[in-house]
Formats: sequence, structure tokens, C-alpha cells
Amino acid sequence: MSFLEVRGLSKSFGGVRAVNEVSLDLKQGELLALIGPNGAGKTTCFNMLYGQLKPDQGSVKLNGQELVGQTPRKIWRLGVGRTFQITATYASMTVMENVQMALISHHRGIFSVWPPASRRHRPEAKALLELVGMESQAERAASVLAYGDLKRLELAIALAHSPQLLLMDEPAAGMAPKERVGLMQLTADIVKERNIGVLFTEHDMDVVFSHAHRVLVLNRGEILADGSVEEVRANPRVQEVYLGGGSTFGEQGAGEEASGKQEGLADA
Ligand SMILES: Nc1ncnc2c1ncn2[C@@H]1O[C@H](COP(=O)(O)OP(=O)(O)OP(=O)(O)O)[C@@H](O)[C@H]1O
Repeated sequence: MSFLEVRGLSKSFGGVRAVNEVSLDLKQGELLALIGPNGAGKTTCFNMLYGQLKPDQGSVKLNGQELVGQTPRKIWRLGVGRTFQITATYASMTVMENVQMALISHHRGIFSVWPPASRRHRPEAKALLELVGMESQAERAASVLAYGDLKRLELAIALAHSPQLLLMDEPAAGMAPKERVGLMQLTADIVKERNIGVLFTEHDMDVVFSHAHRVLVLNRGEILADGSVEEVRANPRVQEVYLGGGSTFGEQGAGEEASGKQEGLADA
């Protein structure tokens, strides 16, 4: 059963209809990709789901509770986490301290002098670092981490709040191909193990086709297709939007020529 129900979400900026009557459902344990060409409305959708942007109309229900009109803080409290394209960590703190701070916030801790933050929630923080494969780097400063490790740390921070729904904004952007596969496999494992729902945007089609359980295609603010990887790949309208109708998703390298920012449209 769907725990996230989005109905008729719309947003205009002046004369631009950025998102038009978008509806979607997400189940627990599902990894749903939201894809579309540049300017399709993906970020606008994410910002509305997370309360950073007020929709002109529509509804976003998490377990039946309306999120539209709530602040991002309240939405976060209700169980929605988000990771961003630009990782948000405290550079001067260690990896462990970053996760501890997130746990203090989750447990509504007060930043009192005693006990010091460095002693709080250590076992829980350690378990989260183990989950994302970062336990060996726990005492390193976040500032010296490789980009891929920063993304893993960001995931641990987002999970510290035990979200039911995780919104991931281009999680694999800027990563080397091997790191991308590793991060997405980790995300897929976490989705399964914790039975959470993940909605992610992505321009790298290899990442989408290898890991998404279902794919939603946006074009000019409207949903063009919603289905399994196989259904979406075979959809002529999707191929038209991405590749100008001149090729298919299965053809090596076709995507880069036709769609600028889109990457890796070869067979996943
Ligand atoms: N704050 C804003 N003010 C005016 N227009 C905006 C604003 N935010 C987005 N838009 C417009 O809304 C449309 C959808 O933009 P959005 O950023 O949601 O697309 P996107 O699919 O996330 O694109 P990209 O893949 O390039 O990040 C675009 O035409 C964009 O120019």
C-alpha cells in the first residue's frame, strides 16, 4: 500500500507552468526514480514535497497526513529526509561527530555542556556509520573526505532521523562510475532493509536503469510515463523526449548527443 500519495501537484513561475497536475504514489521498500530532461520540473517537485515551495494546488499525503502547508522542519519531523546535490556536512567536525549531531537533533537533544556532544549517541552513530560503510573513517574530519565518502556520510546523517521517505537529489552526481554503483547499491540495500521509500532524481540513466524499481518520467512539468524500467525504456514517447526519436535507450552513447546533460543511456 502507498504511504506517500501525491495528487494534482502544480506550480507556476510567472508564465512558466513548471509542474502541472503531477500525481504519484510510493510504497514502502520502493526505490522510485524521477527523471526528465533539464527544466522538466524535478527540482520544483522535490521542493514542494519537502515544503520549501508552496504548490499552487495539489496534495501531498504521508500516511494520510497532509504535508502541503507544513514547514520543512515539520515535514522532516513527520518522517521525510532529504539529501542534496551539494553535500551538507560540518567540515570541521569528524565523521562520527556529524552523525552524533544529527542524532542529537533527532532525539531533540539540547546542546548543553554536559554530557558533551562527543559522548552522546555513540553506539547509534557507530551503527549508522557501519551501515553506510564508513566506520573505519569515523574519526577523520569531514573536510578531508573523498567526495564519494561525503555522500555516504550524508546518507548516514539523513538516516539518523529514521525517515520513512527519503528524497535524494541526484545522489550520484559528480561521482566516479564505480562509486555511483556502490552508493546506489547501498541505497537499494537500505530501502530493503529498513523498508523505507526513496524518491530520487537522476540524469545518469545507467544509475536509473540499474537500481530503480520504478521510473517516473516528467516532461515540461507533466508526467509522461510511469512504469517499470523495461516499460519506460521501451516507451516511444520517452525515447522521443530524450533522444528526439532518433534512437533507443539501448543504443550505446546515443543519449549524450541528443540530450546534453543526460548521461549513460547505453544498456544498464
Ligand atoms: N524560482 C524559479 N523562478 C522562475 N522559474 C523557475 C524557478 N524554479 C524553476 N523555474 C522554472 O521551472 C521549470 C522547471 O525547473 P526545475 O528546476 O524544476 O526543472 P528540473 O527538472 O529540476 O531541471 P534540471 O534537471 O535542470 O535541474 C524550468 O522552466 C525553470 O526555468
